[in-house]
This record gives sequence, C-alpha cells and structure tokens, in this order.
Amino acid sequence: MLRVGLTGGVGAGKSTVATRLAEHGAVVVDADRIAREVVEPGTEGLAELVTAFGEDILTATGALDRQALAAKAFASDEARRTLNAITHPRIGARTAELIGEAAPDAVVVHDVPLLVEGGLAPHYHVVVVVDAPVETRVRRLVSARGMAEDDARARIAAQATEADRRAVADVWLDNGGHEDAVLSEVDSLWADRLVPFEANIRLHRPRAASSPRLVPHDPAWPVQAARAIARIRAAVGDRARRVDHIGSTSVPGLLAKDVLDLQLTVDSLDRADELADALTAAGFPPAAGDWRDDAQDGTGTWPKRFHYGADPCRAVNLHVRSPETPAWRLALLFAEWLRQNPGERDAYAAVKEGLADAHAHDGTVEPYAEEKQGWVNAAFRRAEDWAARSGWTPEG
Ligand SMILES: CC(C)(COP(=O)(O)OP(=O)(O)OC[C@H]1O[C@@H](n2cnc3c(N)ncnc32)[C@H](O)[C@@H]1O)[C@@H](O)C(=O)NCCC(=O)NCCS
Ligand SMILES: Nc1ncnc2c1ncn2[C@@H]1O[C@H](COP(=O)(O)OP(=O)(O)OP(=O)(O)O)[C@@H](O)[C@H]1O
Repeated sequence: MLRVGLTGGVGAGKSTVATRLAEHGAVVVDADRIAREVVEPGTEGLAELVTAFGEDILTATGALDRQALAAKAFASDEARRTLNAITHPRIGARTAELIGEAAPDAVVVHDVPLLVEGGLAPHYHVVVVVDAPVETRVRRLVSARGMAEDDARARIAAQATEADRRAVADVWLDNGGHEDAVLSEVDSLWADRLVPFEANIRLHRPRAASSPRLVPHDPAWPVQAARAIARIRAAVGDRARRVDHIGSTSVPGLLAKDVLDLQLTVDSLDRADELADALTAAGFPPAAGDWRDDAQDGTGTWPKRFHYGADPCRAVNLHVRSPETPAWRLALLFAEWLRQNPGERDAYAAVKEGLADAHAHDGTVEPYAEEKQGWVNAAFRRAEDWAARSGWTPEG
C-alpha cells in the first residue's frame, strides 16, 4: 500500500486534485468528510461540542450548525484548540480504520487540511501540497463556495504558512492558474511516481537504476534527506539508534551522483533483520544479496544490510550498519571531515571529475579508479588525524 498525504491551505484545490486521483483509481480518505461523520446527530462528538460551545451551535432539528460553530471556533486560538481536542482524536481513529481497510495494492490518498499542523508528514510515503496565492483562494472560497470573506481569512490565519508546507512537500502543485494545468500535473504524478512507487514497495523492487552522472551539489539534498530520515525514524522508533545523511550528497559544495546515502545505526545485524518489514512498509525495501563493506587496509569485510528507497523519483541508498563495524564510524567521519575541510572536499571533487572524464571518453577507467581508491585510502588517514586533533567522535 502506498500512503499519500495530500494537503494545502483552505481553498487551494485539494478536493480538485483528490477527485482526479480517485478517477485514476486512488482510494481517497477525506478528512473533512470524516470530520462531519464524527459529529453527526446522536454522536458523542456532537454532545461534547454542545457542552463546550453551547446549544446555539445546533440547528432547529438538532444537527450541527456548521456556520455557527465556525464563527465561534475561528474567533480565538483557545476556542479552536477546544474544537480540535474534541474532534481530532475521533477523526484520527476513524481514519486509521478506513486506511486499514484498503487493499494491499491500493494507493491511498489522505486528503487532510491539517497535515502540517498535526506533524503527520513522516507517516506518508509521499506528501503532495497544493498551493495557490492567498487572494486567489479567498476569491474562490467566496465566489464558488459562498464562504464569508472574514471566515475564509480567519481560517487561513489559523493554518500553517507556505514555508511550513514547503518543508514537508515532496511534490508541490501550483494551482494558481487554470484547473487544467494542475490536473495535467496530477496525471503525470500518478503515472510516473505513485503507480511505480506502490509496485516497488509491494514487490520489494528497487527503483530503476539512477544516472551515474556527477552533478553539482543541490541544496535540496539535505532537505530531502531530512524528510527520508524522519520517515525512517517514524517507522523504526527506538528500535534503532540513529539515522544520518552520509556520503557526497551530505557535503555542501561537493559534486555527487544524485543518490542520497543514509546510514541507519542498529545494535546488531539481528536487529537490522527485525526491522526489514517496517522499513519495507515505510518505502525502503531490502536489496537481495550479501552486502559487505571492504576494510580499507585489506584486512577483511564487514557485513551490513542494504535497502533501497522505492520512490522512483528520489534515489536513496540506505546502509544499515552496526557500530561494531569500523565502516559505520568511517562513514560518519569521512562526511564530517569533508564538510569541515573545504580544501580536502575540493581535492576529492577533482579526483571524482577525473574519473568521470575517463568514463566519458574511453573504456580505460582503471587507472582513475585506482587513483581514486588511493586518494580515498590516504584521505581516511588524514581524516583520522583530523578526528584525533579536533576531538571529533561519532557521538558528536
Ligand atoms: C468548524 C466546522 C464545523 C466548519 O465547518 P464547514 O462546513 O464550514 O467547513 P469544513 O468542515 O468543510 O472545512 C473546510 C476547511 O476549513 C478548514 N478547517 C476546518 N477545521 C479547521 C481547524 N480546526 N483548524 C484550521 N482549519 C480548519 C480546512 O481547511 C477545511 O478543509 C468544521 O470545519 C469542523 O468541525 N472542524 C473541526 C475538525 C477539523 O479540524 N477539520 C479539519 C480537517 S481534520
Ligand atoms: N485552478 C482553479 N481555477 C479556478 N477555480 C478553481 C481552481 N481549482 C479549484 N477551484 C475552485 O476553487 C474552490 C476550492 O477548491 P477545492 O474545493 O478543490 O479546494 P480545497 O483545498 O479542497 O478546499 P477546502 O480546503 O475548503 O476543502 C472550488 O470551488 C473549486 O472548484
């Protein structure tokens, strides 16, 4: 099952996007609809709202007068907190039930306005944010939905900011223009990302091979790594010690292949094996085979586990290592040493570029590969000296 979180400010166009995804075959779980269900006449939820906000939030027939409640609830932070405390746990329980009922091969789209506010992002494989300028949203809510302008603005003020939403967005859909434009982006998202992502998780299939091309450092890499790390943490909880962004993409200013390397630290490889299913469910299935790191001094090999990110649009390699192996510490040290020593970083970049050029022009890559390995082996010794001088330890 693929879990997609769909969010955006009030009136941005979530329902428009969700409807299109449903047409493609997604199972849409609509938080606003569940929010209505849990306060229907006769529910405990409605009774608690009346106790908190008074009888005048009811219509003559005893149903919830939504406008009357909105007027009270969006008037102050305290009132909104009271509303949320009554409704959100009930919405959460019903949501879990509905998602649990979806088929194993479903793409579940959770249309949830308060995804960012609720800190829910790490629980989805993909977070999609729909956005439009505030004034456009107000205009649409007033003209197409008949909402009072004050109400629209009060809700916008009560919600997350654009910057908050950007931090969690794997996909940003701009719905400031014509509806057709965003719908065609949704069609591509479905075909190019969501469908293959779901299949990769279900079949334990790695994403398609990524390009071996070196590209300049992208400042989005650490941000994307932080999102992947948050997902892994949410999946494994305290069964793992830590998750770090390692490798060349973690070094600002260093060119790299567009693959994020992450290291999950576990007490032992038995523990790593216990976590395999949870990592798969989170979108990081294990790669088949016996994975090992070579000792730099040629004295042996150290076992590890290796998982791939299944997202076809975001290449991730997840190395699961135990601190019992020197490779664990070296991975953390090498990245930190390059981040702290720009001269060494630039020297490493030059060696990598030499290797890439050799690949580009002829088949004789070996001398460059040897040169790179020689440089790296010497670099490890310099990194160790630096660690001893600066007092660096993996524990920070
Ligand atoms: C206050 C209520 C009765 C107003 O009903 P109304 O029919 O006017 O609006 P509706 O429920 O369709 O919501 C429309 C939009 O308002 C915004 N909104 C609703 N509740 C909240 C809230 N507590 N905080 C911030 N924004 C909210 C969302 O963007 C939502 O998509 C209703 O929104 C409600 O019960 N809210 C509490 C439950 C909730 O938090 N729902 C949001 C999704 S979980
Ligand atoms: N690109 C667009 N151009 C014009 N109108 C649009 C566009 N996208 C959506 N709308 C209209 O704007 C209104 C709000 O869109 P929609 O209902 O999809 O937003 P929403 O984010 O789901 O809103 P809410 O937060 O209230 O649930 C709707 O009436 C919709 O038809």
